[in-house]
Amino acid sequence: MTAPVRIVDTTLRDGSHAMAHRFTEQHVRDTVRALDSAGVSLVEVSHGDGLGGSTFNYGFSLVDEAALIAAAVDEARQARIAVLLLPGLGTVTDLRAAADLGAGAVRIATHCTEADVSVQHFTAARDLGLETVGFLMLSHMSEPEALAKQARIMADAGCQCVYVVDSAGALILEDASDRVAAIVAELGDDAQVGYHGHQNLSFGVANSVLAHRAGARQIDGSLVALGAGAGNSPTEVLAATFDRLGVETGVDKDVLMDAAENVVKPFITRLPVMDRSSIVQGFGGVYSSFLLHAERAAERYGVPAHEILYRVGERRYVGGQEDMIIDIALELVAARGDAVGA
Ligand SMILES: C[C@H](O)CC(=O)C(=O)O
Ligand SMILES: [Mn+2]
Repeated sequence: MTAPVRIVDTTLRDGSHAMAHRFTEQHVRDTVRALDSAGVSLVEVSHGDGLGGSTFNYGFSLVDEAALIAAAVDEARQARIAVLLLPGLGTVTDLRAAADLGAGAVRIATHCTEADVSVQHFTAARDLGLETVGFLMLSHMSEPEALAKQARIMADAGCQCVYVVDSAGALILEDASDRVAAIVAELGDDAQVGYHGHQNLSFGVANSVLAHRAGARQIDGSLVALGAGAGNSPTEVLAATFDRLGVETGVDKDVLMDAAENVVKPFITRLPVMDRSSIVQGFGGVYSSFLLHAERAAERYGVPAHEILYRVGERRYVGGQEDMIIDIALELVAARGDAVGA
């Protein structure tokens, strides 16, 4: 018998990047109500960069995330509300505050080679009685065996499900499933494995199916793909695809399609799209949430966003290096000036 899969929705967290962190309480209430009635059991709500993410470097939120988390908890009948935390940006104090608001799960995200910075946060999360998930971001930057060793650090710290996170939408087919398989082999029954895809090269859903076949039991999606870069694997498409494959999800695909069409699409300010910049991100392995930062720098300094992103990929920048995007834009301006002056 085919193993079931849990579809986890991150519209209200990864989608925050695409919305320039401008979610309102009404967006959150309407979306959580719809996801909850569709049977989605875990719904993530936070600034795109997690608790404490509302800063100059990452972008300020329109509404304090505490108000958004409280609204989500208030609307959810069966769904558990998850928050994201990047150690160093979010703190254990932030985590306690989120738990006090009623969050029932935390997803702790580190760069794929830095799982050790999450240990203290997993310990605190377990002490608070939270469901725990680990995110190994920019997973394409590590080979499967190295990634599995990082997953082991998270699992030993109390993480119940370690995710292969394709932050750049760079993984293609076996790139994704080999990473999942390596972690499944490493963790055995100690923790589950999850998969979080981005659509920059259009592989979000296909990779998710292969990830499930390789043993992943939790798969992320966003309604209308609302997420960083070209967006995430659309939740409604994941539900329909797994249904067609005969894989039990416990969610109602028709309610999700309705939610995508009638709840989320009307408030989206910028539909996720596989345009030149986001394809460059997938091709070059660039963190998806850099897209809006690059577009802003492009506008401000009059240089193409895709050229900025090409250089970000060459330099292998990781999350937290958003400010370096400005440096690249300035270099491009200078190079253009040199060419004009030559
Ligand atoms: C903080 C990032 O947006 C987490 C994530 O969704 C990813 O790396 O992808
Ligand atoms: Mn993401």
